[in-house]
Amino acid sequence: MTLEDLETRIAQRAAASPEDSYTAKLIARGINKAAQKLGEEATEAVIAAVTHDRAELVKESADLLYHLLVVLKAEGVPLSEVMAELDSRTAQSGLAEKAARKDNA
Ligand SMILES: N=c1c2ncn([C@@H]3O[C@H](COP(=O)(O)OP(=O)(O)OP(=O)(O)O)[C@@H](O)[C@H]3O)c2ncn1[C@@H]1O[C@H](COP(=O)(O)O)[C@@H](O)[C@H]1O
Repeated sequence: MTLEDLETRIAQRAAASPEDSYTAKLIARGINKAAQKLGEEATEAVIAAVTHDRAELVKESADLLYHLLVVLKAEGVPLSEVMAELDSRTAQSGLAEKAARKDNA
């Protein structure tokens, strides 16, 4: 399973009935709820990392990626746009990219 596969699955399930699909239910509840879930999953991944709970970190990371893709779907942002942003950063180091962002702020 790639992130692109999961993005496709989320797009398919978003069109299903909220009674049959967690994805459709989440999207029907609106962007605030979907974004809240994304924040909760991020926090749970952080807790797993700082407590060195490897098994939990794997599970929470899966939840986090799923909820990020649901939020991107809800906001009409294709994963390819995020990947293109990452691609554009490969030409420079992370430190140079951070400095460029500060200059532009
Ligand atoms: N990867 C996931 C995935 N990861 C996490 N989750 C759901 O995210 C929820 C997170 O757990 P929580 O305990 O925080 O949430 P909850 O209390 O059940 O829900 P809330 O009332 O807080 O929203 C769980 O219900 C998980 O089932 C996911 N639900 C779906 N997928 C993928 O999406 C596909 C389509 O799923 P449906 O839309 O349900 O058909 C699935 O086949 C999977 O590939």
